[in-house]
Amino acid sequence: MSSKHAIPSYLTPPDIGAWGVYLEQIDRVTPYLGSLARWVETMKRPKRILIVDVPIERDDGTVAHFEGYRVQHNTSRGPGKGGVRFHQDVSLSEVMALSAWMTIKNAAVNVPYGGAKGGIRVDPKTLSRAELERMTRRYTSEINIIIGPNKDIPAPDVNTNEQIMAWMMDTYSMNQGSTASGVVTGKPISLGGSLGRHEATGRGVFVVGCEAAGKRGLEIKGARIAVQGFGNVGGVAARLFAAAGAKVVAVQDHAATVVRNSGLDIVALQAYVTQHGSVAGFPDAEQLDDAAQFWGLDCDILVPAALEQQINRDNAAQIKASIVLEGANGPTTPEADDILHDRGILLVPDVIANAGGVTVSYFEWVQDFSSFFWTEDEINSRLTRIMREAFAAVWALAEEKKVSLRTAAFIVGCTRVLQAREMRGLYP
Ligand SMILES: NC(=O)C1=CN([C@@H]2O[C@H](COP(=O)(O)OP(=O)(O)OC[C@H]3O[C@@H](n4cnc5c(N)ncnc54)[C@H](OP(=O)(O)O)[C@@H]3O)[C@@H](O)[C@H]2O)C=CC1
Ligand SMILES: O=C(O)CCC(=O)C(=O)O
Repeated sequence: MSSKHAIPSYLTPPDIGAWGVYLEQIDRVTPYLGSLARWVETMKRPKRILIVDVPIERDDGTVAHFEGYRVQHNTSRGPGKGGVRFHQDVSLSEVMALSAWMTIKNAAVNVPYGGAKGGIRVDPKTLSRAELERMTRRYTSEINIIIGPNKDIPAPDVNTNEQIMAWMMDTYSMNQGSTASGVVTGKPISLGGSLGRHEATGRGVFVVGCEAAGKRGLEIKGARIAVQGFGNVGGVAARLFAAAGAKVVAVQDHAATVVRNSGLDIVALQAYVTQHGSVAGFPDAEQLDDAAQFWGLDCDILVPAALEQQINRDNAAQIKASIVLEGANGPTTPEADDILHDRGILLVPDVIANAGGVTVSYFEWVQDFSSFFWTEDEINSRLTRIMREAFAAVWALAEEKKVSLRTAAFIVGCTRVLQAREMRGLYP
């Protein structure tokens, strides 16, 4: 990614990474913002960045330090909202980009939040459970001053889950002196979590996948699906597609790619991963020697549901799918976006495709405030309605302006954010 953008002074060109991808996306949408374009610089600057040192005592008595971040990109439409990632490659640039995509996403599906994201640069697989708990609690205490049910509400992302959210909620509550369920979402049900949140992101991917397939005249029953990432998002999406009669022909995780032309048994694969930690060695499948071959596999729908910049100029031309559903945040680089677009591949962008998670997080937050909990059917039907409406609105705008679904989603999202910015005004 070139450094043609005016970048914040705390980033240097080699560090731009995902933030550069985001800036490129914002530049593409600026000509469609009319008079609101004068506010677009707002979208290019995170509102608040907190970098924290997270020291923990290891089980062997030594002390380890990890770098943690919480970035509040924008709060024009409400409190910050977005997940927390634990991964060895987490960087400030990445968390900035993820927080900015949250701003666009939350506005695109019209939930009343700004955008935020957090992370710790750590490989959690190298920590014991006790070390993981100490690190999570220390991180929460360090960011305590900027989070809260009305300020910024974290949630799960890569390598974080209900247990991590429970520790975060408990630590924040201890620091406050009273239980504050609404400080995080994606909690265990027993602590005020919402039914359906665990499956929500994958379910949203499935719902928009069905809408996109309908536009392309593709039957889900019998459709061939390839999924990168078999965690919360990819695992649930794969299970729902398989349950609807699709053939999930390939699944890739960090360690291996498993392929079965007649369709993998997803329930058996999930049980295998729970036991072995990876798809590697799953008996009823072939395993690819070269992970890069995954991108050229014969399929109708490709679901990148792992990390950023996975679809890039090196593999975009090989993709055989007619539909790409971005379960992950930022999985496609701008160059790859252009290649896919020129090849007539329909790409449903992250800020719509994976918005099911934050939508049910919103339901969870509302339920926590009212201490009144909805049924799973109520949650799933409201989620489905919101996802379908958001997809339809973005589709209609893309047709009207003759732009990609990503540009249309960014127009919807940026317009809502910048209208709020303009209405609130600047303190003179
Ligand atoms: N959780 C949520 O609610 C939401 C998540 N997202 C996005 O979805 C994506 C996945 O998140 P989530 O499912 O929660 O994360 P998880 O930690 O549950 O799962 C991540 C999956 O990606 C795999 N993976 C990691 N690195 C690679 C790699 N280099 N190649 C192939 N596979 C890899 C992991 O494999 P392994 O286990 O082998 O490491 C794992 O299967 C992220 O981009 C996240 O930001 C978006 C919206 C909401
Ligand atoms: O559920 C949430 O609040 C945020 C989920 C998230 O991090 C995302 O959508 O990328």
